[in-house]
Amino acid sequence: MKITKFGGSSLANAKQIRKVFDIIKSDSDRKVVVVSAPGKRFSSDTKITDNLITLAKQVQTGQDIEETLSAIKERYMSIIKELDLDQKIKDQLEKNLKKMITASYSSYEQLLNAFKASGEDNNAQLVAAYFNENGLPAKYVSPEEAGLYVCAQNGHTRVLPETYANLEQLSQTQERIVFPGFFGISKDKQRVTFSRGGSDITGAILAKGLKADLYENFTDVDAIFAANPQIVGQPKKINHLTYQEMRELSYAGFSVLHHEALRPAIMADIPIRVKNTNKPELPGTLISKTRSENDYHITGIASSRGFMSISIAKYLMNEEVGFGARALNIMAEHNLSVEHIPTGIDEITLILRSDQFKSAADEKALLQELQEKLNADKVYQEKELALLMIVGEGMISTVGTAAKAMAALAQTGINLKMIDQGSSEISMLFGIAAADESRAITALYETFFKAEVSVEK
Ligand SMILES: Nc1ncnc2c1ncn2[C@@H]1O[C@H](COP(=O)(O)OP(=O)(O)O)[C@@H](O)[C@H]1O
Ligand SMILES: N[C@@H](CC(=O)OP(=O)(O)O)C(=O)O
Repeated sequence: MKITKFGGSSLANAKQIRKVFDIIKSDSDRKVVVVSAPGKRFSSDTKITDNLITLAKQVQTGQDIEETLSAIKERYMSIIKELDLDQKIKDQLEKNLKKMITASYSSYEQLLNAFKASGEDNNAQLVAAYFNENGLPAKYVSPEEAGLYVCAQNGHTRVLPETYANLEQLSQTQERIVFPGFFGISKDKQRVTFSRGGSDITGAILAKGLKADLYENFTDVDAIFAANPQIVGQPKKINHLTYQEMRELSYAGFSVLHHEALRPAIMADIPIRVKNTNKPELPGTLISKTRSENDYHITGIASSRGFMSISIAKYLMNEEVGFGARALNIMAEHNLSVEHIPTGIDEITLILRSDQFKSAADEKALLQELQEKLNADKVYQEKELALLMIVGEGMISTVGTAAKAMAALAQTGINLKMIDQGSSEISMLFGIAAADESRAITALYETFFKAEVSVEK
């Protein structure tokens, strides 16, 4: 049995939904379909999820909602019209939207979650109606009905363990199941969304709960590429990569698959195949526990912006017992998550996401506190950083990857602000100025993929 997830680009209009229908109909193993909300139809278009976020803000601040609400309704209604669906689904979605707007919410967070979740929830009902009207028996199943429980902790939504046993019951369903991605329900029966792109996580949770043989993730690219295709023109396709390689690459910027979607798949050892809805005949990319060797010792090069560093310098820091722990304690007291910690003998650097700070005043207060409480010689920050990550299981057995990467970056005139190699040795991380991101990715791609093997696989 397969769990098959379609991203927003695969469900953006009636034409795409017809393709989804054909893909599901062509394989009786495709029992569970996870859907995102309608995404962009063209590059300057707005995703339904973004419209819903705008709508939530307008409701909260008492602004006029007419234009935004009409845009959301219009997206669904034009799809319904083009697919020539029954009046019943039109009435149902209108009723759902009205209920969402008029319901009372105990907090803005609850309202925002309910609004965002409605994007996938309404789409799942629409897709199920289309399947049924075209002779493919389908049942819309909500996270409430299935018992997909989650909890929100420090802004992160996590699945609760009992979910997996609850989901197992779904295997008794005769029809195809159409399940909305992106959200679960809390123990007090409120809808809670995952972070952006989180329908990928729903697909992985269902795959584990239903003990699927394969988790298919349909999107708008032929495969996962060795570098972001928006930065490198026609990058090499990756045929096969390991869970761990994908986990690192998606964390570091390969947005094609959410990095939190890997854990349920790893726990249950369910392979994932990323495929193109527009060319389903192509093999796409397989992600599994192990893979056979390929010609490149690097699998992919990813990058992600939005980081900053805070460096704390103190003479003889290396001899001061508990210095690092005290620095991290202060960060924890400010509820700040630190993602990397490169150190020197007299200096420790904390790398974190910049969007964790609410204001410049909060940042200043933190630096001052670190300086005073740690009795540091100097505390300074650097903003607008990007992290580059080179990933590949082949790095374990290959000498000189760091030297090669650093030479390529130096020749391009890129200043390295930080270097970090994970203990697993399958990834290497470089901190650079965000403005250098594209040039750095291009230079590394040329070095590792163009120079290394002349014949493309
Ligand atoms: N290394 C990569 N390989 C393939 N796609 C990538 C990569 N890095 C970033 N992307 C982007 O991910 C996009 C697909 O992810 P996403 O927009 O979330 O799709 P969906 O709407 O199907 O969920 C692609 O269109 C591509 O621009
Ligand atoms: N619709 C949500 C969840 C999601 O996963 O979407 P997509 O599959 O289009 O990335 C978002 O935009 O974040």
